Amino acid sequence: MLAALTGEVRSRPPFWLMRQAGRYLPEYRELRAKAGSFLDMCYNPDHAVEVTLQPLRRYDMDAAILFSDILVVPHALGQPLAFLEGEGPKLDPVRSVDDLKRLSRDRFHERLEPVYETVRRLSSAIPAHTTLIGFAGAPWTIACYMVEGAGSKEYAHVKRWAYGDPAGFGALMDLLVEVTADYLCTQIEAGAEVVQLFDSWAGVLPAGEFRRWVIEPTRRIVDLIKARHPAIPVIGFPRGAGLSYEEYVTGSGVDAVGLDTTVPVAWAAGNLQSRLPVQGNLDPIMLAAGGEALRNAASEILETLAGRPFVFNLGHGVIQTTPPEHVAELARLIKDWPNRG
Ligand SMILES: Cc1c2[nH]c(c1CCC(=O)O)Cc1[nH]c(c(CCC(=O)O)c1C)Cc1[nH]c(c(CCC(=O)O)c1C)Cc1[nH]c(c(C)c1CCC(=O)O)C2
Repeated sequence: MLAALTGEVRSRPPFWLMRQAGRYLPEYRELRAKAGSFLDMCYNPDHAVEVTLQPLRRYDMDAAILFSDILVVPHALGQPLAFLEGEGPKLDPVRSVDDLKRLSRDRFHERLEPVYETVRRLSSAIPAHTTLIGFAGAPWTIACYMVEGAGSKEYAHVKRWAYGDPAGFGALMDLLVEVTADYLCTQIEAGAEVVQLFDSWAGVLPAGEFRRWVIEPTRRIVDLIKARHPAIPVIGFPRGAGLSYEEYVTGSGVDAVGLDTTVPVAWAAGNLQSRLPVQGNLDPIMLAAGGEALRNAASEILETLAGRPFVFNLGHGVIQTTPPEHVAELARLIKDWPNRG
């Protein structure tokens, strides 16, 4: 994984899967039923370590991703957060400069200490050949949840604030840039070897706003991380960026880029992979569907991207209804690459 991210090509590419830990695994559901809420699990290092290790035991991925959630950052800033069963996350929305007064950095690291403890334990608990990935949400995506107070179809509140009062919204984004860089650096100091920035809602912005609220904040975070940890690779995942992927790759400073499911791999090979390692982008529903379609789709990605620096992954997270055997088949296919059949 580290070799691929620094530009090396080996006989087969490394792989891991976004949301490789989670509800598609019976052992996850069993622990989750005992542990209480999802957030309790994130803040309990015993549980978070165990859940991180579960997919590695089955599939021996080349990387482990810290088990946590992107929304622990607003939570640690003092914004109330709950995950309601079947409804996703709910936060008390912040929608004005006045609302920002309810946030505070004072207890930020103290509240995130269980996450750092999980990373410290994982760095000795995972196998030596497995790379430990830390992560955070990128500022735009975190702001989406903080301002909407939940997932959304239109993102109208956050966009209206960003477009209508860029200085006020910029104050929230500045805060998120600083705490996110600091959070990722502390994960690195605890043992994370790579960090990924999830910008799940990057794709809802027009190009100029994308530059301002996706590329620029990402660039500032990368600069802050590089000042403290120049050798740690940063993967950016601007989901849905479309044609703006190119500008993201040249302008954000990330070391590698995650491709969402809709990016044509031949286009990515010519326009992005010529500049930096790429990661992706099997459709998670293809993994859930399985069979011939899965084998063909995975093979096409490998044939197109595996000859240059590449990390195999999905184009978004594993979905809950994915049969675990399909993940086993995919893992075999990648590990046997390029000697199929
Ligand atoms: C947007 C976002 C979130 N969280 C995350 C993102 C960015 C990636 C993406 O776009 O999916 C990132 C995330 N969430 C989780 C991880 C753990 C590491 C991994 O295995 O990838 C990571 C990296 C665990 C999780 N995060 C969540 C679960 C399910 C919790 C449970 O009920 O057990 C897990 C395993 C919950 C979550 N967390 C979030 C939502 C919208 C939801 C609810 C949706 C759902 O119920 O599936 C916010």
